[in-house]
Amino acid sequence: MNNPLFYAKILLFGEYGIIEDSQGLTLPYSFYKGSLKFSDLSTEFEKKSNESLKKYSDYLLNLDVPNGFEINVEDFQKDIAKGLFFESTIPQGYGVGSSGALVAAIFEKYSVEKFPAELISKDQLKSLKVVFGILESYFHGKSSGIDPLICYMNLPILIENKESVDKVSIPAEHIGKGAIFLIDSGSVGETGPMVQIFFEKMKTEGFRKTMKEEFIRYNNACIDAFLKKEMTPFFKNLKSLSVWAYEHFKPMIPESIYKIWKKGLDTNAYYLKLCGSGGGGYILGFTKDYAKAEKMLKGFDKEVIYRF
Ligand SMILES: Nc1ncnc2c1ncn2[C@@H]1O[C@H](COP(=O)(O)OP(=O)(O)O)[C@@H](O)[C@H]1O
Ligand SMILES: C[C@@](O)(CCOP(=O)(O)O)CC(=O)O
Repeated sequence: MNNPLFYAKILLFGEYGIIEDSQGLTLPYSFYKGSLKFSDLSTEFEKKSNESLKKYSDYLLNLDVPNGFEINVEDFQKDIAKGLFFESTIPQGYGVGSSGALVAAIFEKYSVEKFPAELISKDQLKSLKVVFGILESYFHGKSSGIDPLICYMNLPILIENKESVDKVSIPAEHIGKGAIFLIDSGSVGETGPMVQIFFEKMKTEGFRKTMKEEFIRYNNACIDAFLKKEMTPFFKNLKSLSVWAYEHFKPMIPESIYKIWKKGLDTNAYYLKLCGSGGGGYILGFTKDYAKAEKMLKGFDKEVIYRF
């Protein structure tokens, strides 16, 4: 039996801001994917994945989920005993949603009631986000639920505020000189501790003020300009966002990336920002001239995710 594929995701804008009610924009990233499968668990990966599903299923057994969104944990555990695992190329701890894809896959297969993605209303999206938040919190503490949601829907999602999300269409790709790309920082990051650092910073009034008045303003302006394809205000706000993060999100920027982050700001050849919670994993880059940025970033592993 073939199970559906679930893709990685990229939170293009909104990291940390969405905790504080900013907008966010997230896209499926089909380069990496995962699917639930059965095997004889002969490889290390399969064995480890199966064991991790077993632990997760024990957590689900005692979990209260809102009415109408129950999961058939008994069937899930029977399948785990028969060799179920999550075959996935999505790197773990890289900010591209490996646990989100897993949660979406499990919900799709084992939810008692079925919710075909193409029939989901805006109200149902809201409820599903809450359910997915509860299901995913096992993996890294409090979760907004947005990762499993985007993965489940397999569509770009605009986070309008804390409560409200909607499907959104992003401008069609066009093979020009510009690009959005990922840079591999070379190390794994962990969402939990990074979010903790953020909340520590939020205890300071000065940080709260600049977060609200500057970060969120640049973040929302980037989303707005990107969706309207207005590249001049887009890059202006991206630069402000990148400068702001260089000053205020230092602990979230992997050390291997500091120098090139600053180089982008000094030369205006490209701008970097966090991709999810940071601390490791991928960093996002934006440039009007990828050929030039690529040369300046020699030695770093990069993947282009969108051309314009
Ligand atoms: N293929 C897989 N099989 C089983 N569990 C997985 C798999 N991929 C991810 N996970 C679970 O998701 C966790 C990683 O999630 P998380 O720390 O939120 O990072 P990410 O940013 O990649 O989502 C892993 O520790 C593991 O428990
Ligand atoms: C940092 C945060 O705002 C974005 C999620 O980060 P990540 O994609 O799980 O690394 C946390 C959250 O809102 O759940």
